[in-house]
Amino acid sequence: MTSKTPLLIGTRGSPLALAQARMALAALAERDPALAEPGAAEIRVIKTTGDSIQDRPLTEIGGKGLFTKELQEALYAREIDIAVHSMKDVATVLPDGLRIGCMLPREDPRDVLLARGATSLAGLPQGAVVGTASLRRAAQLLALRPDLRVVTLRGNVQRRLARLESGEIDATMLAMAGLLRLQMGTAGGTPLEPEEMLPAPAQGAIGIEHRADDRDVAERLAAISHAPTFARVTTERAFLRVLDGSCRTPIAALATFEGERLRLRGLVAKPDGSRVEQVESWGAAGEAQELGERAGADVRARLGNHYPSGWL
Ligand SMILES: NCc1[nH]cc(CCC(=O)O)c1CC(=O)O
Repeated sequence: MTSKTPLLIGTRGSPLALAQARMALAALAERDPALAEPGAAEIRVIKTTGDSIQDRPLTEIGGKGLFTKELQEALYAREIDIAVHSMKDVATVLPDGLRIGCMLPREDPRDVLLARGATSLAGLPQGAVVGTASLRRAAQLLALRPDLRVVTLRGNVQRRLARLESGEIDATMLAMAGLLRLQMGTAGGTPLEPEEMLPAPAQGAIGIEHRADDRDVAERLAAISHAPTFARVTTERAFLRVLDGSCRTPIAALATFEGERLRLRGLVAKPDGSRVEQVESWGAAGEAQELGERAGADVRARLGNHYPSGWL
């Protein structure tokens, strides 16, 4: 399967995004070694809105797909053939004509706690300042430790670590997957178990998006897609889709395989951590989407008519 024109791979320009784009290319080239030849594939960096605005919380900038919109436009415009995404950043409803053709094997989905002098949430000093821009992390943190002070902290891994180093914040949390892919190990931090800090839906998963009518690319992607990851992420995203009133709602979800069965743990919280609704639900591998939808509907019913508008 050789192609005369290069396969154009779109990605954001952050070190993590570039590492993920290279992983995607490596996976494709493992199946079709011709892609490793010079000129057979090209990684193109596309700047997204989320990359341009670094000084404000994403919830304030508003809108979904801040890290994906420009990549999707480049797909439509045929400037790229595939777009490599952190699935965590991909809106639950895809634009017409685009689809996720593959997911790479998932990395560790947990969050890592990085703190000066503490290795657990319980071990953080009274009133410690925690930097995060994630409503999900902040809400779960405050539910456990209402004494902590959460301040908004965005930016790439290096920037966040520098704030910790300088003493501006006492702790922060990052996705373990990002650290591992940047070859940083756990960066001196401690992974948090899902019981304590449930990850974001799709955390640790890389997805590849393409034009639905591009048969050659669809075939390449289907051949390398990791089915267990696809099922888990499909479950988590279905849960999110049913529940997501806006991106201002803290929502977490993690699906895992326990033998042949899919287990979904999910939660919705108030941003200040004063209420946390949890759900656990099981299903067959073949009904990933139904499992997520069922669990989402279950939580929605419990939250009642006030969700999401009267919830915040
Ligand atoms: N919110 C941005 C983002 N999107 C994906 C990752 C990490 C990689 C992943 O979850 O696959 C991160 C950084 C972080 O949350 O620490």
